[in-house]
Amino acid sequence: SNISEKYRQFPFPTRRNAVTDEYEVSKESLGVGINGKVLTCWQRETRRKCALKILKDSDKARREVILHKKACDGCDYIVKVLDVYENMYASNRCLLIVMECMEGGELFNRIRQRQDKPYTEREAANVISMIAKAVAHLHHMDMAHRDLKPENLLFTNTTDEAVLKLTDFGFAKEGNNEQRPLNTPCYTPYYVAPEILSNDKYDKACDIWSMGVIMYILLCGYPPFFSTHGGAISAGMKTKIKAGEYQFPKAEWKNVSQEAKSIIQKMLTVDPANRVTIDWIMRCPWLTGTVPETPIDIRPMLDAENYEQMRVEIAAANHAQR
Ligand SMILES: c1cc2nc(N[C@H]3CCCNC3)c3c(n2n1)NCC3
Repeated sequence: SNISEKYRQFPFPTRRNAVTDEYEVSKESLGVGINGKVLTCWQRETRRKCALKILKDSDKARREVILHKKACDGCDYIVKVLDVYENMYASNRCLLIVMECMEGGELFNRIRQRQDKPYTEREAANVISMIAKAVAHLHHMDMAHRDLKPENLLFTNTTDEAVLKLTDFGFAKEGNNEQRPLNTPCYTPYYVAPEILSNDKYDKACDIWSMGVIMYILLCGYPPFFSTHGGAISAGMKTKIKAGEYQFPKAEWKNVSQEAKSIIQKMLTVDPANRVTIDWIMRCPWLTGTVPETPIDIRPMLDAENYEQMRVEIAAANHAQR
Protein backbone atom coordinates (compact mmCIF):
# COMPACT_ATOMS: atom_id res chain seq x y z
CA SER A 1 0.00 0.00 0.00
CA ASN A 2 1.25 3.46 -0.73
CA ILE A 3 0.34 4.68 2.74
CA SER A 4 3.56 5.94 4.25
CA GLU A 5 4.79 3.99 7.25
CA LYS A 6 4.31 7.27 9.14
CA TYR A 7 0.99 5.87 10.35
CA ARG A 8 2.46 2.65 11.72
CA GLN A 9 3.05 4.10 15.21
CA PHE A 10 0.17 5.65 17.18
CA PRO A 11 1.13 9.15 18.42
CA PHE A 12 -1.11 8.58 21.45
CA PRO A 13 -1.55 5.70 23.94
CA THR A 14 -3.88 2.92 22.81
CA ARG A 15 -5.36 0.28 25.13
CA ARG A 16 -4.37 -3.36 24.71
CA ASN A 17 -6.82 -4.83 27.21
CA ALA A 18 -10.25 -6.04 26.07
CA VAL A 19 -12.65 -3.20 25.20
CA THR A 20 -15.29 -5.18 27.16
CA ASP A 21 -13.36 -4.42 30.37
CA GLU A 22 -14.51 -0.78 30.19
CA TYR A 23 -17.46 -0.98 27.74
CA GLU A 24 -20.53 -3.14 27.38
CA VAL A 25 -20.80 -3.70 23.64
CA SER A 26 -24.23 -4.26 22.10
CA LYS A 27 -24.97 -6.35 19.04
CA GLU A 28 -27.11 -3.46 17.75
CA SER A 29 -25.41 -2.04 14.68
CA LEU A 30 -25.69 1.76 14.31
CA GLY A 31 -24.59 1.56 10.70
CA VAL A 32 -22.12 -0.10 8.38
CA GLY A 33 -19.46 1.80 6.47
CA ILE A 34 -17.20 0.52 3.75
CA ASN A 35 -14.33 0.31 6.19
CA GLY A 36 -16.06 -1.10 9.27
CA LYS A 37 -19.23 -1.50 11.27
CA VAL A 38 -20.43 0.77 14.07
CA LEU A 39 -22.03 -0.69 17.20
CA THR A 40 -23.61 0.91 20.24
CA CYS A 41 -21.69 0.51 23.49
CA TRP A 42 -21.98 1.79 27.05
CA GLN A 43 -19.09 2.91 29.26
CA ARG A 44 -19.50 0.67 32.36
CA GLU A 45 -18.36 3.28 34.88
CA THR A 46 -20.48 6.23 33.66
CA ARG A 47 -23.24 4.38 31.75
CA ARG A 48 -22.45 6.85 28.93
CA LYS A 49 -23.77 5.66 25.57
CA CYS A 50 -21.01 5.58 22.95
CA ALA A 51 -20.41 4.35 19.39
CA LEU A 52 -17.82 1.65 18.68
CA LYS A 53 -16.26 1.35 15.22
CA ILE A 54 -14.42 -1.92 14.55
CA LEU A 55 -11.66 -1.88 11.91
CA LYS A 56 -9.41 -4.74 10.82
CA ASP A 57 -5.87 -3.56 11.65
CA SER A 58 -3.96 -2.30 8.58
CA ASP A 59 -1.92 0.74 7.54
CA LYS A 60 -5.12 2.28 6.11
CA ALA A 61 -7.05 1.60 9.35
CA ARG A 62 -4.21 3.09 11.40
CA ARG A 63 -4.21 6.21 9.23
CA GLU A 64 -8.00 6.55 9.71
CA VAL A 65 -7.69 6.28 13.51
CA ILE A 66 -4.67 8.60 13.76
CA LEU A 67 -6.19 11.30 11.51
CA HIS A 68 -9.66 11.11 13.10
CA LYS A 69 -8.15 11.42 16.60
CA LYS A 70 -5.89 14.29 15.50
CA ALA A 71 -8.78 16.06 13.71
CA CYS A 72 -11.32 15.86 16.56
CA ASP A 73 -9.08 17.56 19.14
CA GLY A 74 -10.03 21.24 19.18
CA CYS A 75 -13.08 21.04 16.93
CA ASP A 76 -16.73 20.73 18.05
CA TYR A 77 -17.86 19.81 14.53
CA ILE A 78 -15.92 16.54 14.28
CA VAL A 79 -17.13 13.40 16.09
CA LYS A 80 -15.04 12.96 19.26
CA VAL A 81 -12.77 9.91 19.56
CA LEU A 82 -12.89 8.85 23.25
CA ASP A 83 -10.70 5.70 23.30
CA VAL A 84 -8.72 3.49 20.91
CA TYR A 85 -8.21 -0.24 21.60
CA GLU A 86 -6.00 -2.77 19.83
CA ASN A 87 -7.81 -6.09 20.37
CA MET A 88 -7.99 -9.52 18.80
CA TYR A 89 -11.57 -9.96 17.50
CA ALA A 90 -12.79 -12.99 15.55
CA SER A 91 -9.09 -14.03 15.41
CA ASN A 92 -8.10 -10.81 13.59
CA ARG A 93 -6.02 -7.96 14.95
CA CYS A 94 -8.52 -5.10 15.16
CA LEU A 95 -8.58 -1.42 16.00
CA LEU A 96 -11.64 -0.34 17.98
CA ILE A 97 -12.53 3.35 18.01
CA VAL A 98 -14.83 4.45 20.84
CA MET A 99 -16.62 7.67 19.87
CA GLU A 100 -19.29 9.97 21.26
CA CYS A 101 -22.64 8.52 20.15
CA MET A 102 -24.36 10.68 17.55
CA GLU A 103 -28.00 9.95 18.41
CA GLY A 104 -29.51 12.33 15.87
CA GLY A 105 -28.48 10.10 12.98
CA GLU A 106 -27.55 11.09 9.44
CA LEU A 107 -28.04 14.58 7.96
CA PHE A 108 -30.59 13.87 5.26
CA ASN A 109 -32.59 11.36 7.31
CA ARG A 110 -33.26 14.09 9.86
CA ILE A 111 -34.44 16.50 7.19
CA ARG A 112 -36.59 13.82 5.57
CA GLN A 113 -38.26 13.06 8.91
CA ARG A 114 -39.12 16.74 9.36
CA GLN A 115 -42.90 16.95 9.84
CA ASP A 116 -43.73 19.78 12.24
CA LYS A 117 -42.39 22.96 10.62
CA PRO A 118 -41.16 23.65 7.07
CA TYR A 119 -37.48 23.24 6.35
CA THR A 120 -36.06 26.61 5.21
CA GLU A 121 -33.11 28.13 3.36
CA ARG A 122 -31.87 29.57 6.68
CA GLU A 123 -31.69 26.02 8.10
CA ALA A 124 -29.74 24.88 5.04
CA ALA A 125 -27.31 27.76 5.67
CA ASN A 126 -26.97 26.66 9.32
CA VAL A 127 -26.16 23.10 8.21
CA ILE A 128 -23.59 24.27 5.64
CA SER A 129 -22.07 26.55 8.29
CA MET A 130 -21.44 23.59 10.63
CA ILE A 131 -19.95 21.50 7.79
CA ALA A 132 -17.75 24.48 6.80
CA LYS A 133 -16.41 24.79 10.37
CA ALA A 134 -15.38 21.11 10.34
CA VAL A 135 -13.78 21.42 6.88
CA ALA A 136 -12.00 24.67 7.84
CA HIS A 137 -10.49 22.94 10.89
CA LEU A 138 -9.17 20.11 8.71
CA HIS A 139 -7.87 22.34 5.91
CA HIS A 140 -6.11 24.63 8.41
CA MET A 141 -4.18 21.58 9.68
CA ASP A 142 -3.39 20.67 6.06
CA MET A 143 -5.73 17.67 6.14
CA ALA A 144 -8.46 16.72 3.62
CA HIS A 145 -11.42 14.45 4.47
CA ARG A 146 -12.05 13.33 0.84
CA ASP A 147 -15.28 11.45 1.58
CA LEU A 148 -17.74 14.21 2.56
CA LYS A 149 -21.22 12.73 2.11
CA PRO A 150 -24.56 12.64 3.97
CA GLU A 151 -23.76 9.29 5.69
CA ASN A 152 -20.70 10.85 7.29
CA LEU A 153 -22.55 13.92 8.64
CA LEU A 154 -24.38 13.09 11.88
CA PHE A 155 -26.42 15.04 14.43
CA THR A 156 -25.63 14.80 18.17
CA ASN A 157 -29.31 14.36 19.09
CA THR A 158 -32.85 14.90 17.83
CA THR A 159 -33.43 18.38 19.34
CA ASP A 160 -33.44 21.69 17.40
CA GLU A 161 -30.15 22.57 19.10
CA ALA A 162 -28.44 19.41 17.77
CA VAL A 163 -24.94 19.90 16.34
CA LEU A 164 -23.91 18.37 13.01
CA LYS A 165 -20.52 16.63 13.09
CA LEU A 166 -18.23 14.97 10.55
CA THR A 167 -17.07 11.36 10.96
CA ASP A 168 -15.41 8.47 8.99
CA PHE A 169 -11.83 9.42 8.17
CA GLY A 170 -11.16 6.35 6.01
CA PHE A 171 -10.12 8.51 3.04
CA ALA A 172 -8.60 11.40 5.01
CA LYS A 173 -5.12 12.51 4.00
CA GLU A 174 -2.53 14.96 5.29
CA GLY A 175 -0.73 17.35 2.97
CA ASN A 176 2.66 16.06 1.99
CA ASN A 177 4.40 18.56 4.16
CA GLU A 178 4.82 15.28 6.01
CA GLN A 179 7.74 14.55 3.70
CA ARG A 180 10.84 16.73 3.82
CA PRO A 181 10.03 20.26 2.63
CA LEU A 182 11.46 20.99 -0.79
CA ASN A 183 14.24 23.25 0.45
CA THR A 184 15.85 20.35 2.30
CA PRO A 185 19.32 19.99 0.72
CA CYS A 186 18.58 16.35 -0.16
CA TYR A 187 16.52 17.45 -3.19
CA THR A 188 18.77 18.56 -6.05
CA PRO A 189 16.25 20.58 -8.13
CA TYR A 190 17.58 19.23 -11.42
CA TYR A 191 16.67 15.69 -10.43
CA VAL A 192 13.58 16.06 -8.16
CA ALA A 193 10.67 13.89 -9.40
CA PRO A 194 7.40 15.60 -10.43
CA GLU A 195 5.37 13.71 -7.84
CA ILE A 196 7.43 15.32 -5.08
CA LEU A 197 6.63 18.76 -6.53
CA SER A 198 2.91 18.15 -7.15
CA ASN A 199 1.98 18.03 -3.48
CA ASP A 200 -1.50 16.85 -4.54
CA LYS A 201 -2.62 20.30 -3.38
CA TYR A 202 -6.08 19.59 -4.78
CA ASP A 203 -7.12 17.09 -2.10
CA LYS A 204 -8.68 19.93 -0.12
CA ALA A 205 -10.50 21.16 -3.23
CA CYS A 206 -12.40 17.88 -3.49
CA ASP A 207 -13.94 18.57 -0.05
CA ILE A 208 -15.23 21.89 -1.43
CA TRP A 209 -16.74 20.10 -4.44
CA SER A 210 -18.56 17.65 -2.12
CA MET A 211 -19.84 20.60 -0.05
CA GLY A 212 -21.25 22.04 -3.28
CA VAL A 213 -23.11 18.79 -4.05
CA ILE A 214 -24.47 18.62 -0.48
CA MET A 215 -25.51 22.31 -0.53
CA TYR A 216 -27.28 21.84 -3.86
CA ILE A 217 -29.26 18.87 -2.49
CA LEU A 218 -30.10 20.74 0.76
CA LEU A 219 -31.74 23.49 -1.33
CA CYS A 220 -33.81 21.38 -3.73
CA GLY A 221 -33.88 17.73 -2.57
CA TYR A 222 -32.08 16.12 -5.53
CA PRO A 223 -28.41 16.00 -6.67
CA PRO A 224 -26.90 18.27 -9.37
CA PHE A 225 -25.40 15.38 -11.36
CA PHE A 226 -27.38 12.22 -11.90
CA SER A 227 -27.40 9.30 -14.27
CA THR A 228 -30.40 9.68 -16.52
CA HIS A 229 -31.41 6.03 -16.58
CA GLY A 230 -30.93 5.41 -12.79
CA GLY A 231 -28.48 2.77 -11.62
CA ALA A 232 -24.95 3.49 -10.38
CA ILE A 233 -22.62 6.05 -11.96
CA SER A 234 -23.19 5.99 -15.69
CA ALA A 235 -20.74 7.17 -18.34
CA GLY A 236 -23.12 10.05 -19.03
CA MET A 237 -23.02 11.10 -15.39
CA LYS A 238 -19.21 11.05 -15.30
CA THR A 239 -19.17 13.27 -18.39
CA LYS A 240 -21.59 15.69 -16.69
CA ILE A 241 -19.44 15.80 -13.54
CA LYS A 242 -16.21 16.35 -15.47
CA ALA A 243 -17.86 19.07 -17.52
CA GLY A 244 -19.51 20.57 -14.43
CA GLU A 245 -22.78 20.32 -16.32
CA TYR A 246 -25.81 20.91 -14.09
CA GLN A 247 -28.78 23.30 -13.89
CA PHE A 248 -30.94 25.12 -11.36
CA PRO A 249 -34.36 24.03 -12.67
CA LYS A 250 -36.83 26.89 -12.14
CA ALA A 251 -39.51 24.82 -10.45
CA GLU A 252 -37.44 24.12 -7.35
CA TRP A 253 -34.93 26.99 -7.53
CA LYS A 254 -37.07 30.04 -8.30
CA ASN A 255 -37.36 31.00 -4.60
CA VAL A 256 -33.76 30.20 -3.61
CA SER A 257 -31.53 33.25 -3.03
CA GLN A 258 -29.14 34.26 -5.83
CA GLU A 259 -26.26 34.28 -3.32
CA ALA A 260 -26.82 30.60 -2.48
CA LYS A 261 -26.75 29.72 -6.20
CA SER A 262 -23.55 31.70 -6.80
CA ILE A 263 -21.85 29.97 -3.83
CA ILE A 264 -22.81 26.58 -5.30
CA GLN A 265 -21.42 27.64 -8.71
CA LYS A 266 -18.09 28.57 -7.08
CA MET A 267 -17.95 25.26 -5.15
CA LEU A 268 -18.80 23.23 -8.27
CA THR A 269 -16.01 24.80 -10.33
CA VAL A 270 -14.53 22.03 -12.45
CA ASP A 271 -10.92 23.24 -12.30
CA PRO A 272 -9.75 22.62 -8.70
CA ALA A 273 -7.20 25.43 -9.07
CA ASN A 274 -10.08 27.91 -9.58
CA ARG A 275 -12.44 26.40 -6.98
CA VAL A 276 -13.13 28.58 -3.93
CA THR A 277 -11.33 27.79 -0.67
CA ILE A 278 -12.94 27.08 2.69
CA ASP A 279 -11.76 30.51 3.92
CA TRP A 280 -13.69 32.22 1.12
CA ILE A 281 -16.79 30.16 2.03
CA MET A 282 -16.51 30.97 5.76
CA ARG A 283 -16.58 34.70 4.94
CA CYS A 284 -19.73 34.55 2.75
CA PRO A 285 -22.66 36.71 3.99
CA TRP A 286 -24.90 33.65 3.33
CA LEU A 287 -23.06 31.91 6.16
CA THR A 288 -22.31 34.88 8.40
CA GLY A 289 -25.49 36.96 7.90
CA THR A 290 -29.22 36.30 8.19
CA VAL A 291 -30.60 34.16 5.41
CA PRO A 292 -34.28 34.38 4.35
CA GLU A 293 -36.50 31.70 5.92
CA THR A 294 -37.78 30.65 2.51
CA PRO A 295 -39.46 27.23 2.79
CA ILE A 296 -37.60 24.58 0.79
CA ASP A 297 -39.52 21.81 -0.91
CA ILE A 298 -37.35 18.71 -0.61
CA ARG A 299 -40.07 16.26 -1.67
CA PRO A 300 -37.69 14.57 -4.15
CA MET A 301 -35.43 13.59 -1.22
CA LEU A 302 -38.35 12.16 0.71
CA ASP A 303 -38.91 9.36 -1.75
CA ALA A 304 -36.83 6.41 -0.46
CA GLU A 305 -35.83 5.28 -3.93
CA ASN A 306 -34.65 8.79 -4.92
CA TYR A 307 -32.77 8.96 -1.65
CA GLU A 308 -30.95 5.69 -2.23
CA GLN A 309 -30.15 6.81 -5.80
CA MET A 310 -28.80 10.09 -4.42
CA ARG A 311 -26.45 8.37 -1.96
CA VAL A 312 -25.01 6.30 -4.79
CA GLU A 313 -24.49 9.43 -6.86
CA ILE A 314 -22.79 11.49 -4.17
CA ALA A 315 -20.39 8.61 -3.47
CA ALA A 316 -19.70 8.41 -7.20
CA ALA A 317 -19.11 12.16 -7.47
CA ASN A 318 -16.69 11.97 -4.52
CA HIS A 319 -14.93 9.05 -6.11
CA ALA A 320 -14.63 10.87 -9.43
CA GLN A 321 -13.06 13.82 -7.60
CA ARG A 322 -10.55 11.80 -5.56
C1 LIG B 1 -20.64 8.07 16.19
C2 LIG B 1 -20.18 7.54 14.99
C3 LIG B 1 -21.29 7.06 14.34
N1 LIG B 1 -21.39 6.47 13.12
C4 LIG B 1 -22.64 6.12 12.71
N2 LIG B 1 -22.79 5.51 11.50
C5 LIG B 1 -21.73 5.48 10.51
C6 LIG B 1 -21.87 4.24 9.65
C7 LIG B 1 -20.92 4.28 8.48
C8 LIG B 1 -21.11 5.55 7.68
N3 LIG B 1 -20.94 6.72 8.52
C9 LIG B 1 -21.83 6.74 9.67
C10 LIG B 1 -23.76 6.36 13.51
C11 LIG B 1 -23.61 6.95 14.73
N4 LIG B 1 -22.37 7.31 15.13
N5 LIG B 1 -21.97 7.93 16.28
N6 LIG B 1 -24.80 7.09 15.34
C12 LIG B 1 -25.87 6.64 14.47
C13 LIG B 1 -25.19 6.08 13.22
